[in-house]
Parts: sequence; structure tokens; C-alpha cells
Amino acid sequence: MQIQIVTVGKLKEKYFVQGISEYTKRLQAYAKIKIMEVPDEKAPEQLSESEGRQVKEKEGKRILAQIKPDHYVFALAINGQMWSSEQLAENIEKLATYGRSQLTFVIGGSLGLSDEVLSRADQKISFGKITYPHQLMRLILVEQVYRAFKINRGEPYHK
Ligand SMILES: C[S@@+](CC[C@H](N)C(=O)[O-])C[C@H]1O[C@@H](n2cnc3c(N)ncnc32)[C@H](O)[C@@H]1O
Repeated sequence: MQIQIVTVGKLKEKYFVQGISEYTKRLQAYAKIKIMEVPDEKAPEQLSESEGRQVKEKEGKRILAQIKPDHYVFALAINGQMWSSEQLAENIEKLATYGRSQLTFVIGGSLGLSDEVLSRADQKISFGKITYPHQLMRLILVEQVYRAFKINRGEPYHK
């Protein structure tokens, strides 16, 4: 299985870099994992609604350029479907069974994801009603994907 994570902006803090590389290293035993960072759109702190939409659209186009037509896309969205770790694992397993082996997870930038990206998504998933900064979301996501593989293999880790 190939897992691609598309994110907006560069990972800055060392502690995130270390955490994410630890889980991507562990994940390599189960899947090919690739993290694609697309540039964020520079914008002032205060934005009108239409300026905010334009920022998301520009970032959205960069995200979509990384997604191939045969990719099954999970968009991370606060208002998406809330799943347990077991449900995420089950869905990944089901996709593999149906031959959908190219999965892309998308994390938005500081303003979120454009409508275009959300429409491309096959599934919108939420990690709860809390808003996480996108860099922390990346760490949580790689841990949850790793956890999903451990659950599917019945290997110790998951509690
Ligand atoms: C800082 S948040 C963006 C907040 C923006 N107001 C929104 O509603 O999307 C950056 C990205 O992290 C992801 N994210 C943050 N919290 C999340 C959550 N609880 N569940 C799923 N994704 C989340 C989403 O992909 C989001 O686009």
C-alpha cells in the first residue's frame, strides 16, 4: 500500500520533525509513505472572507496537483466523519481488499481546505471538534495511520 500525506507549509519545529520521522520510519514496515509539502500562500493576519477563500483556493490547487486520479482521498476536516482508531483501521483494510492501494490524506493550511479539495475527497474524516494546528495534525495523523496498521495486523501496541 502507498500512503501519501499532502500538507500545506513547511514543518518548522524540531520536535514535530522528530515525532513525524519516528512514525514514518515505523510505518515503512507496512506501507510506502510519502509526505508532500505544498507551499502555503502568504497572507496578512486579517483577511476578508473572499481573501481567505482565495488563499484556500490557491493552496487547494497545489494540493490537487499532487493527487492522481486513482488515489483514494481522505481529507482531514473538523466537520468530517468522526471515526474510532478501529474504524480507520477497518476502512484502510477494506480499501486494500478492494484494490485501492493508493491512499492520500490531505491536511489543510491555517485557513483550512478549499471547497475544490473537499469535493475531490472520497472521505472527510474528523479527529474531533477541536481545531489542531496543521503541524500537530500531521503528527497525530502519522501516529493514527501507524496505529491502524498495528490493529489490522493484530500486533501489540494498540490499547
Ligand atoms: C488550523 S486547521 C484549519 C482550521 C480552519 N478554521 C478549518 O476549519 O479547517 C488546519 C488543518 O488541520 C486539519 N485539522 C485540524 N483540526 C482537525 C480536526 N479536529 N479533525 C480533522 N482535521 C483537523 C484540517 O485539515 C485543517 O484544514
